Amino acid sequence: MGTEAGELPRIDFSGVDTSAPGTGRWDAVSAEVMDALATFGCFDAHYPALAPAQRAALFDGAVRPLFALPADAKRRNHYGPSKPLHGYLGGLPGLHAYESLAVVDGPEPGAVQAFADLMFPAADNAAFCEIVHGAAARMAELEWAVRRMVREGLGVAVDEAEAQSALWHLFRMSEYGAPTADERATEVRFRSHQDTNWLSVVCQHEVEGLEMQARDGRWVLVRPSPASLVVMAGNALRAWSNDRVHAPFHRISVGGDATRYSAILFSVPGGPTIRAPDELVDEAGGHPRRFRDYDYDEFVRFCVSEEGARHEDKLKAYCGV
Ligand SMILES: O=C(O)CCC(=O)C(=O)O
Ligand SMILES: [Fe+2]
Repeated sequence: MGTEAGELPRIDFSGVDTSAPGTGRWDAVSAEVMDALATFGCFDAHYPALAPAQRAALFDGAVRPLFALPADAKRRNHYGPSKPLHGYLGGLPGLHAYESLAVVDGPEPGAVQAFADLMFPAADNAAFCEIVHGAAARMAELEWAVRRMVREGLGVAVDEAEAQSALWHLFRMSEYGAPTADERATEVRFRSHQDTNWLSVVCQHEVEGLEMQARDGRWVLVRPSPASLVVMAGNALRAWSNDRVHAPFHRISVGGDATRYSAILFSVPGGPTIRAPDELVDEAGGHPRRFRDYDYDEFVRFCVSEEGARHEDKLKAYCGV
């Protein structure tokens, strides 16, 4: 199906203080967030707290220099065989002209420092750390606010300590090569998928490529803008919400002749089991339990297995009731 531009719900976060829930425009924005996540599963957030200059510094001062490093330097970013998707990805089958580098706990200064020391040993990497950590932290503030709005919107009591300890963040920076001479004018670089995690916050820089699928199957191209981020739900949030939140399919297509870069903050469940809280299960009210409890890591392994590859809706195939 063809791709159209500009139909994603847009939500203005400029009047939302992420450190003061319930104040200012919080409640009004919260209602828009719930509506967008229930219908589209995603929205375009106008979020000037990640300033356009800070975003430009992230891509020009950190992301581009990272990908310019030799492959063996980038391969130092790994977390061992049990965590194959946590570090450097490149040269993978089915992911032509795609590379990415990920920092576990990216919003924490120490994690970014350790990553910088690995990538640029014996260099002054203070500016790099400041830029990467600063951007990841601003994106994490938005993720935290949206996560809290969802819990409030669904009427599930917020236990902040529990909510924080149950999640961690992965900050992934990605590079997508423009189509080569022997490819078509537009190439899908990252095939259609749903994210497995809780929420994903995507920062596109100048070159478009992210396409979101609406419920009716149409593909919607999300034009990058210097003050907006795309927020989308993954299958863990979908399962936890007992299917009230939609986890949208999305893909990355490249055209033109410019390399595309993005930075994504994923919130990832830390505890093993994903289970919708009892408040969200209501047989009589038309909300019976839609998914069996499942182990997050086992589901991720299922998604990348041969069996998983056969199913479009992997969550339903894995643990649908
Ligand atoms: O690069 C992007 O804009 C998003 C990539 C993506 O969907 C992912 O890494 O899961
Ligand atoms: Fe994704």
